[in-house]
Amino acid sequence: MIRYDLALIGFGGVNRALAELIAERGDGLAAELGFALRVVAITDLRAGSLVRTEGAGIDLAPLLATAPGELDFSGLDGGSPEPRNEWVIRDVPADIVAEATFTNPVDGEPALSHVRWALEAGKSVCTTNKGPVALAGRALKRLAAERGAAFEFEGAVLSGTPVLRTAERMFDGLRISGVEGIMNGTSNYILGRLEAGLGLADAVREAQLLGYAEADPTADIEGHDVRLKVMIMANEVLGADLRQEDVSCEGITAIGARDIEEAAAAGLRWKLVGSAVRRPDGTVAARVAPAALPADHPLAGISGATNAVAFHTDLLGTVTVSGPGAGRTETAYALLSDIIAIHRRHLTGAETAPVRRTREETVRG
Ligand SMILES: NC(=O)c1ccc[n+]([C@@H]2O[C@H](COP(=O)([O-])OP(=O)(O)OC[C@H]3O[C@@H](n4cnc5c(N)ncnc54)[C@H](O)[C@@H]3O)[C@@H](O)[C@H]2O)c1
Ligand SMILES: N[C@@H](CCO)C(=O)O
Repeated sequence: MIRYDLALIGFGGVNRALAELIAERGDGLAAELGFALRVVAITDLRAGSLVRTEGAGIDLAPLLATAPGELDFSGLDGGSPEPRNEWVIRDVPADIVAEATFTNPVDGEPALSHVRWALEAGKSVCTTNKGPVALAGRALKRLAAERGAAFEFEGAVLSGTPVLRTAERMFDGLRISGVEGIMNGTSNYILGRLEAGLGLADAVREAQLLGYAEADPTADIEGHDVRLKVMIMANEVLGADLRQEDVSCEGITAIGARDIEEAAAAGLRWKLVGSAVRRPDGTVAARVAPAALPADHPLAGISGATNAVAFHTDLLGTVTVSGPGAGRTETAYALLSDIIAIHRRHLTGAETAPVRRTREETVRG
C-alpha cells in the first residue's frame, strides 16, 4: 500500500477537519482509494509545531479531543511553541504539504512563501488558500512543474464542490465565453439572514460560528474574497492573467434592510455576483458586484452557504455547478480530492518527485 506523509500548515477549521477525516475514515479511505495517509507534522500560529516522523506519525486523537483554542504543542514529544513553518516545510520529510492558514487578499503572504518553500523542496502542495493561487498561481504552477511536484487547489473556489476540476477535465472541445457565480458562502448566507430580518453584525457572527467566514470577515462582506475567486476562475478557465486591480469590487455592506424589502416586494433577491467575460478582442473583463436578481435567474435560488458557478459555453449553452461554497468538512474534502488527484498523477506516470521519494523511503507493500 502506498502511503503519503502529510505536513499540515495551519491547524484551524479546515486542516483540523482533514485530520478528523484521516483519523475517523483513514482505513476505509485506504481500502477504497489504494493509499494511506500519515500526518508527520503540524504547525499553527497559536499551537506551535509538532513533528513525529517515526511509527504511526502524529497521534491525532488527543489533538482532536482538545478544544481548538486550547491546543499547545510545546509540551508534547516533538513539539515546540513556535510554528516553525520554514523548517517544517523545507526539511521535515513529507510528501504533501496541506496549506490552510489565513488567506491574505493583499499579497498572499505568508501562505505564498509556504507554498513556494514546499515546491522548491520538491514536495507537492494542496491548499484551500486563495491568496497564493489568485496572486501567484501561474508562477507556482511553473515552479511545481520544474520540481516535478504537484500544486492542487480545488478548495480555493467553491470549497469542496469540484468546480475547477470540472472545468479542467469535463469541458474539452467547448469554448467558454464567460463564468459568473455566487462564490462566497458567508455573504450569501448573510444575505439570506438579512432577508429573514437579522442585522448584519448578528448574521456575520452566525457565519463565523458555522465556520464559513474568513478570520477577518471584511474580506467576505466587502467582496475581496470573491475578487480572488474571480481571478482564479478567469486565470484557470479563461486563460487570463488578471491582477487585483483588473477586477472592480463592491461588496454587500451598502445593502440595507430597505433595499432587501424593496427587492422582495419586486420579486427580486440580492446576490453578490462575481463574473469574468471574454471580450471580442480576447481579453477578459471581470467584476464583483451585488445584483438584485429576478426569481427565474439561475443564481436567484442559491441560498445559504451554497454557491454556484455558471459556465457560458458555445456548444452546451450555460452549465451550472452548484454545491457547498464554505464549511470546514466540505473544504477538508477539497484537500482530500487534491490528494486523490496527486495520487492519480502518480499512478498514471506523471510521477512527482516526492512520490518517488515516498516509494523509496517509506512505502510498504
Ligand atoms: N472555512 C471555509 O469554509 C473555507 C473554504 C474555502 C477556503 N478556505 C480557506 O482555507 C484556509 C483555512 O480556513 P479555516 O476555515 O481553516 O481558517 P481558520 O481561521 O479556522 O484556520 C486558520 C489557521 O491557520 C493558523 N495560521 C494562521 N497563520 C499561520 C501561520 N503563519 N503559520 C501557522 N499557522 C497559521 C491559525 O492559527 C488558524 O488556526 C483559509 O485560507 C480560508 O480562506 C476556508
Ligand atoms: N469565507 C469563504 C470561505 C470559502 O472560500 C466563504 O465564505 O466563501
